[in-house]
Amino acid sequence: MTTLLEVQHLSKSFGGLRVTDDVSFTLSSGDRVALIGPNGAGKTTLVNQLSGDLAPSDGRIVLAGEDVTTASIPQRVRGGLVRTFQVTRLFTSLTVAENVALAVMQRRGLTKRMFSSVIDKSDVRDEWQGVLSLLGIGHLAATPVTKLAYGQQRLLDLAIGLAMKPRVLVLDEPAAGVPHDESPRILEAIGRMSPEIAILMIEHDMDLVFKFAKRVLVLANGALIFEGTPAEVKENDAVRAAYLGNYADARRAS
Ligand SMILES: Nc1ncnc2c1ncn2[C@@H]1O[C@H](COP(=O)(O)OP(=O)(O)OP(=O)(O)O)[C@@H](O)[C@H]1O
Repeated sequence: MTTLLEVQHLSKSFGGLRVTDDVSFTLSSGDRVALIGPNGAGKTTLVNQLSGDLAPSDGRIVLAGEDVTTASIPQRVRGGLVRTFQVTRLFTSLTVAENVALAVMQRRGLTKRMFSSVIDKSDVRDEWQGVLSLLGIGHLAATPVTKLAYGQQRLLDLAIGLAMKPRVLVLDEPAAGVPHDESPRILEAIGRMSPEIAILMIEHDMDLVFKFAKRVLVLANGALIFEGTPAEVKENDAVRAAYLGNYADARRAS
């Protein structure tokens, strides 16, 4: 397996508050890794550093052997490091196909001014059609974003991420806001993605996490306190104390 992402001693402080603290891990092609931790643990702050939305205070981020710690967001995307957001950032005045076509064009360095002339260009169309049908939402291509159910919007977020041709895809709570009985659709869509892609998923829905992940990273107070298989994570006392106690109690009560 090829190592795609190396996160080395990554730290971020806001004033005196250390929000990520000496975090190190690696992702290889084909990885399906979940990052969990209580509210305020620093998960989003960590992802923002990976994507380039936030500069680390310390540490290094290496993407396919290249140090991208200070690289811009577009440089990282071009290198194959792509993230989705906890809250959707869709163009609401456009259709599903147009949103994905824009991502294709952005990746290819085409400007929005050329949008109307290239959306139907066969190679651009092949790409957005391919991504939509892979995720099972090809029938929604002509639907305006405003007419989508929230779960469908989250599937469109995934489609936009895939249109960037990621080698490493970071999913920030892909099922946030989706009714619990619809979250299997999100998982199914993720399951259809190329096995070559390394996926890091932040998620609070533990059913989803344990179905998705082969490996789980646990963050508490900014530091990685445990890394292991879902079974190991469920059994670990420190993890239960920091986070999973509530989950286990809720499951027992239901
Ligand atoms: N720009 C900022 N300035 C100061 N403090 C911040 C900033 N961004 C985040 N924090 C603080 O960092 C801590 C971690 O926040 P973060 O959003 O990364 O946690 P999280 O694990 O993603 O939480 P959640 O699960 O609720 O999304 C919180 O205490 C938050 O208030």
